[in-house]
Amino acid sequence: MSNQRFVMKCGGSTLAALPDAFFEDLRKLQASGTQPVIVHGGGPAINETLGKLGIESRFLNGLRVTDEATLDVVEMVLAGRINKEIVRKLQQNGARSIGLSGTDGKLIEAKPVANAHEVGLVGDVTGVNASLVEGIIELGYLPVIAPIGIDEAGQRYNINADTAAGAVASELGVDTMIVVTDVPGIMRTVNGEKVVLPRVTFADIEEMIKSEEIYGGMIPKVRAAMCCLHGNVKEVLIVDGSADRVLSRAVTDGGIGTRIVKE
Ligand SMILES: Nc1ncnc2c1ncn2[C@@H]1O[C@H](COP(=O)(O)OP(=O)(O)O)[C@@H](O)[C@H]1O
Ligand SMILES: CC(=O)N[C@@H](CCC(=O)OP(=O)(O)O)C(=O)O
Repeated sequence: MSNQRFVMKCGGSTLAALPDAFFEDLRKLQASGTQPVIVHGGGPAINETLGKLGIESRFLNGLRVTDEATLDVVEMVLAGRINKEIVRKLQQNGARSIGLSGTDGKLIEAKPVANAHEVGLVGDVTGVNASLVEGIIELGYLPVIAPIGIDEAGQRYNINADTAAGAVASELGVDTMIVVTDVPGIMRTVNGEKVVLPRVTFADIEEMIKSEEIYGGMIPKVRAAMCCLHGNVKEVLIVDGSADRVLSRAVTDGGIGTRIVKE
């Protein structure tokens, strides 16, 4: 990895499975002068809490249909529970960290998505307060960001965590975004066997979305990856959070998971 700062998206699918070694690696990276920034999801935990409250979870093209009552739960689970769990884990493993929601310091500014009439209070990112994130890093803390956005009028929005991470990566001007999830990379069936693709291009992605070999939660990841690779981000890696020493391997040689490249 050529630049000392990177953005890492931790998916809700894998958060509970992340071993202590994962957080230890973050401490080591922080101690060696590397500057990780975490943006996290928490879809399964939101579903669980909504279920307990008798609220049905509905998705349209991977985006949660979000009304005010749902958004209360999304914010409570992401900015309250999950964000603080990650901060605690980091601290237990010796990393200094601060958790924020995208509404704090207008970290993530947002506007309604184009199909807001269908999905409700879901946002697209219009701006990222990069100087706030940089200030936290300069103080020696690892920022942990929950993907809630805010607009000029103070309205909150639910933002897909892959989308939010891609926007933060672009705005911070990092070289690398690492997407940590529950599969070892982008997979495809070859001769009846599932294999992990070490490298995929934009053209491969479009073809695999069309053929439905990329579906569901992988779609926002590849879309966010393509979006930030169109800007200054140089590489996006998709890796499995439960793999042994996944972070040190991703950061040192990148020889793990799937690397997304333009061509
Ligand atoms: N081609 C693919 N290769 C690997 N996983 C895929 C692919 N297409 C879709 N997926 C799905 O994407 C999921 C990861 O997305 P998601 O469940 O939203 O995770 P996260 O919470 O980490 O964002 C995988 O568990 C898998 O079911
Ligand atoms: C708009 C939208 O769908 N927001 C997501 C935010 C959390 C998320 O993206 O979590 P994962 O990364 O674990 O999927 C949601 O409500 O589930």
